[in-house]
Amino acid sequence: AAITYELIKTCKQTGARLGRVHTPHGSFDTPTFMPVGTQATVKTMSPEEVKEMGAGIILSNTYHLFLRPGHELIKEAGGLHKFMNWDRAILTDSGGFQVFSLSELRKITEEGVHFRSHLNGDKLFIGPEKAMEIQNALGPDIMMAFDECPPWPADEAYVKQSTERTSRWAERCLKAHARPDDQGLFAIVQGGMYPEYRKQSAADLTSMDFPGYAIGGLSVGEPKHLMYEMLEVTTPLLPTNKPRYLMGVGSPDALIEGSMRGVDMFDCVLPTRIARNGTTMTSRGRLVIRNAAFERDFGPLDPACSCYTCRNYSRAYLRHLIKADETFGIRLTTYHNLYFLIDLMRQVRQAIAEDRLGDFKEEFFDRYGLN
Ligand SMILES: CC#C[C@H]1NC(N)=Nc2cc3[nH]c(NC)nc3cc21
Ligand SMILES: [Zn+2]
Repeated sequence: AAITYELIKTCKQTGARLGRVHTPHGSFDTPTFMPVGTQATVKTMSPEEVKEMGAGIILSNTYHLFLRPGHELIKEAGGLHKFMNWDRAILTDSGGFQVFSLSELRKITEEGVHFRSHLNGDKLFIGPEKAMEIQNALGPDIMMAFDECPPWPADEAYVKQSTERTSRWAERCLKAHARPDDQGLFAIVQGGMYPEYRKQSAADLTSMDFPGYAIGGLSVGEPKHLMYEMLEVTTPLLPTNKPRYLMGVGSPDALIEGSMRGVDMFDCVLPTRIARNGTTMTSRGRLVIRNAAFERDFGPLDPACSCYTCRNYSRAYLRHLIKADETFGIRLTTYHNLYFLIDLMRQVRQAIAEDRLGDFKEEFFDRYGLN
């Protein structure tokens, strides 16, 4: 099989797991944070820098690459790994969520979704088979099934209908899966904020035996306690010998809380997105580098961080670059933010190994200002 999961141990203090995921482009330890490279680049970072900070897998997007430059072009280039010069693992999202969050939605049918390109208004269509064709051409190690993404909030009847459709679409994705030995296909559990539909979705999808399962429909604007409640309903229904991937999460607290509830993989645009306006995550909480307080602060961004940015530049210099709109400033804050989350997950794995993730959470929350 293209993707296998090795469960190393379960934390005695929480429901967290220590594991390893093996892919055709190398293995990575879990729980893990996946940097997002939506348009075939982790914004402003070189592949060497993403490797240096310790990322074993990055995420890219079917929707964006289908619209531009096109999946056939990338296939001609030798696939996404070759195109972007990244030789470790890649996971691509299937486009369902991006169609709903980016394009002027036209129509959802049993066949798939008809929509207009958010770039030039072209009338386009993606359904399960098309999403599999695109991901087959891009060549990621992990592909996501094409799901119907209900907005939040959505009424119960709508969630029921779309969850059942997502199960039917998952089956169609399995049938359209051309290269199961080279690419793993993860199903996406839906069900909104309704435990009964979460259970139904998990039952439908685990009966089809996928190499991994994503939990979708969360981090869509709901309160965090609701996200955690849905995790508590869903992860116990997923097989223990397969990876669980919580889509679109997240912030440092959510990464720790999600790990405690048995999630193995996370992705989020937060670290790269907030870096662009100079907002950074540090061991002592968020730090907005534009703040006048840092004008003459010649110390490191985060004294507790050993990343390239924190070892070589001061807060005063970073503040100057961001205020001067210098691209190098965004590169330095991006590097640090990504490193911060990747290193956080390293500490989470260490805590699981020592059966003290609950204690680590309290220590981290105290320092970060979350308690
Ligand atoms: C409804 C639904 C759903 C999920 N389906 C797919 N394919 N991708 C996702 C990406 C996400 N990003 C965030 N938050 C930033 N939530 C997400 C949820 C999904
Ligand atoms: Zn740093």
